[in-house]
Amino acid sequence: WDKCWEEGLTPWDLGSPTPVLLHLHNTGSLPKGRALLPGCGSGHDVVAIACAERHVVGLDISDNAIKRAAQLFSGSPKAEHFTFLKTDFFTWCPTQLFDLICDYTFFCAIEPKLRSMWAQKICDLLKPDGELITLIYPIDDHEGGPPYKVSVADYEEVLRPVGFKAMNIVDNELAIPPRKGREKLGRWKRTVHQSSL
Ligand SMILES: C[S@@+](CC[C@H](N)C(=O)[O-])C[C@H]1O[C@@H](n2cnc3c(N)ncnc32)[C@H](O)[C@@H]1O
Repeated sequence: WDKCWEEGLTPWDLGSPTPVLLHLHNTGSLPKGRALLPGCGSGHDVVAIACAERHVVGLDISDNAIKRAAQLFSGSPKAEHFTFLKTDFFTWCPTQLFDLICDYTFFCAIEPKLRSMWAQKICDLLKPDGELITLIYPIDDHEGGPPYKVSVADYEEVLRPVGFKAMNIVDNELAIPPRKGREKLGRWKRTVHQSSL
């Protein structure tokens, strides 16, 4: 990943915020408090949803991605409302939990065999009544990756055992044209707490 960022081989990078996340933020539809974006890349989404009521942590394993994010947004008027962190999502143990975790193009970027670990980590990082938002992409039939193909069932398979249920899954009408029809928005909450499973 770091080499991709170093060489500018980042075809996933929109260079601007993800429209549906911006829409959810602008319409007051996102939980306030502390939010986490794992695999945040150059950080546009982190800054887009940061505000006085919501501190957003963007983390990425790539030093070059985090340097780029910091460079792009160091002068942002919202600077006190977000933090960029170079770390591995799977081993990171913060002292405070999150009210919201947004996953966009991170689930599809990791090896499919790591998906159960991804779900367990989301569970560990989110407050019991916190919300997980997933942009489920790319929903298609291609082989290999990254990005690896995904389906709603792939998310359910790993999220259900750790107590999450989809509150809402809809087509993402605001997907950028090349991704339209291959992207859904999923909003998940924990219904059963892990300790009682
Ligand atoms: C496909 S990119 C998506 C970036 C961003 N979400 C976007 O939509 O532009 C996946 C990102 O995940 C990061 N990544 C991969 N494995 C990671 C890990 N274990 N922990 C944190 N970040 C990771 C990569 O460095 C890369 O920036």
